[in-house]
Amino acid sequence: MEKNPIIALDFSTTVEIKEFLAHFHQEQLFVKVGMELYYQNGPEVVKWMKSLGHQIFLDLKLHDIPNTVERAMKGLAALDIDMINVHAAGGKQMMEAAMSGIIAGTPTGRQRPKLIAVTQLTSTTEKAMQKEQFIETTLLESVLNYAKLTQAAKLDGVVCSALEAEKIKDQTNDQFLCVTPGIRPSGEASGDQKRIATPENALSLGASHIVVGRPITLATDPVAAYHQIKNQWNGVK
Ligand SMILES: O=C(O)c1cc(=O)[nH]c(=O)n1[C@@H]1O[C@H](COP(=O)(O)O)[C@@H](O)[C@H]1O
Repeated sequence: MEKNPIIALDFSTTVEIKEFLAHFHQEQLFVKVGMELYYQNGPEVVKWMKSLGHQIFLDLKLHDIPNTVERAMKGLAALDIDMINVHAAGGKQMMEAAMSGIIAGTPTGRQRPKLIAVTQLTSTTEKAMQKEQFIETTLLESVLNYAKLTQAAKLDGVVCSALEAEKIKDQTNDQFLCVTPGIRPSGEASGDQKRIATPENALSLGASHIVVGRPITLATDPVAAYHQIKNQWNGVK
């Protein structure tokens, strides 16, 4: 089956979203609702997106004390979403609490959303990590450490750069999700992203999902950009 890239809907109004989605007619998509959209529009935007038949990754990157995260997750799990995330830096106990909240909040008969944890943001370089976070390992070691902690907390996988996916799969297991933003088709501006990969790289390195925002949302022809990335991600020549 063909895999859909996850489109990061980094817009702030439903008017912009409507305009963007109209290009795709009735095509079923996997979309990411992030902080910008959710903070302006709340749960209604998620419900609306779901009513259109799209799969949803709710990217709110929760990071707080375990009790707060558990209670927030319980509420969010009542929304019909497919994936949600936390920051692995919140620790194992926080991640376990997030999972408990999700299990408690998922309505009976509905599959719970996948829960994944952000390792090191794809906008972070090794140098910045060492200098600003006082982590004295390589960036890859830090990502692997967070991935193993996430696995120990029994989450479904991590958010990482595609560049780290192969090593993560080696050190966890094949089912462990590696959801990878920082995707840039060759020649595309990287912007604030630092650890980038092309869709083809992500495929060959074993990423399970790719997240793509600006290369699609800012394209002159978003549908053409989406399908080109989708083909590359599915190994279609
Ligand atoms: O959790 C995320 O989705 C995320 C984690 C990360 O490490 N890096 C990252 O870029 N993201 C998100 O992925 C999207 C990438 O967007 P573009 O850089 O425009 O393709 C943005 O919505 C980010 O919030």
